[in-house]
Amino acid sequence: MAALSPVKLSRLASASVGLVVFLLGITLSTVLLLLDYRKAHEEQARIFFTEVESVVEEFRLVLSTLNAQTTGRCDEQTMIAMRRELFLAEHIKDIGFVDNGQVICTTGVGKLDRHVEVGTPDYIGMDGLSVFVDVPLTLFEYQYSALIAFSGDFDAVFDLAVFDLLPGMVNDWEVVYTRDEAPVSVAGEKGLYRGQFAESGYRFSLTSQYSETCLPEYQYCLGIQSDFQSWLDHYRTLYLVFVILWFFIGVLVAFAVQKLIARTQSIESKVRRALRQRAFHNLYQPILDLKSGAMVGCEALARCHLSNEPLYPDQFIPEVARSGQTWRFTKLMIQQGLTELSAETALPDGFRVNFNLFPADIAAAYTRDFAKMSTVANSRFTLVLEVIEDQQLEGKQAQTELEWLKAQGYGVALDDFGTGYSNLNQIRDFQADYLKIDRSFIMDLEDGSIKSSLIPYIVDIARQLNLFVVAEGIENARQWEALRDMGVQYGQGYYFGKPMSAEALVRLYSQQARN
Ligand SMILES: Nc1nc2c(ncn2[C@@H]2O[C@@H]3COP(=O)(O)O[C@H]4[C@@H](O)[C@H](n5cnc6c(=O)[nH]c(N)nc65)O[C@@H]4COP(=O)(O)O[C@H]3[C@H]2O)c(=O)[nH]1
Repeated sequence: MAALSPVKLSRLASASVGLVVFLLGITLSTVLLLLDYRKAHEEQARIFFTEVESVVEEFRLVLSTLNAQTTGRCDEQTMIAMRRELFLAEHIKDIGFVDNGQVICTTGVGKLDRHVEVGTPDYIGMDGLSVFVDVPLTLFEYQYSALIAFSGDFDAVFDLAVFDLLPGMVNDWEVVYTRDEAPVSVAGEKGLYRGQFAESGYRFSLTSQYSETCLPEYQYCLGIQSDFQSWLDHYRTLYLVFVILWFFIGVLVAFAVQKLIARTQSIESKVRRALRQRAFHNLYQPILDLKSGAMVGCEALARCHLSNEPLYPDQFIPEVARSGQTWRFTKLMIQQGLTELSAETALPDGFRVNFNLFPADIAAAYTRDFAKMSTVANSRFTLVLEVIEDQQLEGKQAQTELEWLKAQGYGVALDDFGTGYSNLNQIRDFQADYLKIDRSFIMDLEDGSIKSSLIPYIVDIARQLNLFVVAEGIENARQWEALRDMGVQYGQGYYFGKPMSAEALVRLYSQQARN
């Protein structure tokens, strides 16, 4: 499979991060909505349960209060007591007086013309109440399904339809009495209660959307089935908003990641990283005496080994200059270069090693630091410092610094001579030791280009100023011979060797020394 380009890779990475954010967002929203659903169900169960509890409590209280005051007859006093309790009750719909297993009078109708047989209860609760469930009753024209509880001389009637009016989601529910083995359905949807969780407290299952809870002291339990679909319908719009929102957040994150990757991949940030990680090393290009063909020295040229992607000097050198870390960088290169070359015993004492300096560092007098570096102080090589022609070197301070460097015994070479800012006065003021003719003069030498025709004049000026001339970029034997014949003393170029490792340089040097 063909390797993906860095641009495609960064797009893929940012799209993946965006997708992950989108999916995580959707998952989070789903979880939040499910938690909300669960909360809504629990709230529903709580309302039902409180209602059931207060109904049971009310039955117990009303019947015990009336039984405590009974006259044993359905007289005026009994009727007043019954009506007062009915008035105060919240859930009870009717109260009856019972004599000899027959209902004699009720709060709704008064004395009954036809007494009603009480019959056998569906169950007798723990609180002693005899309970009849799902009894069809008619009060005036209103027909309803009732729950009737008996105790002593009284019964109380509760309209089960009240439960249906409770607020909340569309639910099925069932209240059961669970004293005996088989639970007796008291109200609600028959058979809904499962008895799964029994008395272990409130339990809710998200998968079945069912919950159970019990009132242990009265043996009543409640099962609630909520409706996931109706809840989903309720949240559909909100959910859609979440999906759109997270989609946009995902896209934004993808863009942000792409920008971040682009920034970390920029030359600026790579150079900053390389400086932090000291990810620079030197390669060395041989410098030859053009007459004898002997290697007399080398130029140290910086390379970056930060990543697999190569970063070339024409990319990182301007960036180092922009970053203001030029002196830190130069010290790093000199330190690394001299440490490496010093270990090569095959190289003779006095071997010339050229390092490139930034004009700004000379102008700012950072070079005073140079002699203090232990690798420099203890070096057995002749160090030559290359500087390009630059306006910054015209000032008094820069001149003083260059003189100081020369006074310390370091050679000074004027690099890339003939390009950009050229000023013959500067060469004089500079009092450099070497003048390096830029590669662009050498390139078309064989074709007799105008630029190359200037070389003899440059050599002449250099001779008058006592400067050695070094030709850069010699790529073939004809250029070598022509330059030598013009009086150029030194040269470097691919013809003699491309920038190479210290070992390769030493190998080349030893090979030449043998021949
Ligand atoms: N086509 C061709 N090219 C040749 C030939 N011979 C040498 N070169 C290239 O010409 C450049 C010579 O270095 P420079 O003029 O000092 O120019 C250097 C120098 O100005 C700067 N530089 C490199 N290393 C450092 C450093 O450590 N410090 C500073 N301040 N500048 C550096 O970057 C420039 C470019 O360096 P490089 O890419 O290494 O490019 C090197 C070298 O590889 C040849 O025969 N043909």
